[in-house]
Amino acid sequence: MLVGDSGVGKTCLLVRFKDGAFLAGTFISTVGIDFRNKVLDVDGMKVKLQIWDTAGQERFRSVTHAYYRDAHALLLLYDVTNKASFDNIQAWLTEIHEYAQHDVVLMLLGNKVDSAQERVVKREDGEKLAKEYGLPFMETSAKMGLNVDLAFTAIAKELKQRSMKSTSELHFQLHDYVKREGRRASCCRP
Ligand SMILES: Nc1nc2c(ncn2[C@@H]2O[C@H](COP(=O)(O)OP(=O)(O)OP(=O)(O)O)[C@@H](O)[C@H]2O)c(=O)[nH]1
Repeated sequence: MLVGDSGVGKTCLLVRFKDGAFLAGTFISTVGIDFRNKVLDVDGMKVKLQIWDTAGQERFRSVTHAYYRDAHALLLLYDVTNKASFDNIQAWLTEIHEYAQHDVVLMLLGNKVDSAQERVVKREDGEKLAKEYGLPFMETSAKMGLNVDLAFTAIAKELKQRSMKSTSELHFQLHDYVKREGRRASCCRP
């Protein structure tokens, strides 16, 4: 499930992952909730991801709350060009702790890193916040496709392995994977 403030790029991230395209132009805010499926090949096994795209707008919050409980993984997004969306991450985490399963897979993503001129949230700030909460972290660009497949693949790998092994061992592996693979992507760093 994709969560985060309105306009951070949740729908665009999903469309980029699903169709390899970027929705340029007018911003059409999600109403309520929507979903798309994508089948991934993870180490020789087919993993079907059902990805729920939520509305970031406050007025739909009660709709989204109902879906947290059934989510196996959450991608929590902020927009690196929007400080408020970053400041709201703590409120999102409070909500997640209240409504989601205690062992939900959670990853923090700073989106829109292609907009280097407009950036107001430094990469280090995202890293620091993620570290504080023990979350894997990546910067992404739905526009350029940076780290999009990687984020979803990391989640799929984690979920696949969780279904087969113990949770504690895998939590470490997800961090490790994201750190290692995320370092390779450097195209949009200022
Ligand atoms: N430059 C840039 N713009 C982006 C990126 N991702 C999304 N956008 C733009 O940000 C705006 C919002 O994108 P959406 O994906 O609709 O945002 P959302 O988080 O789904 O918003 P809600 O549905 O209201 O919760 C659109 O105008 C997109 O074109 C990105 O990676 N880079």
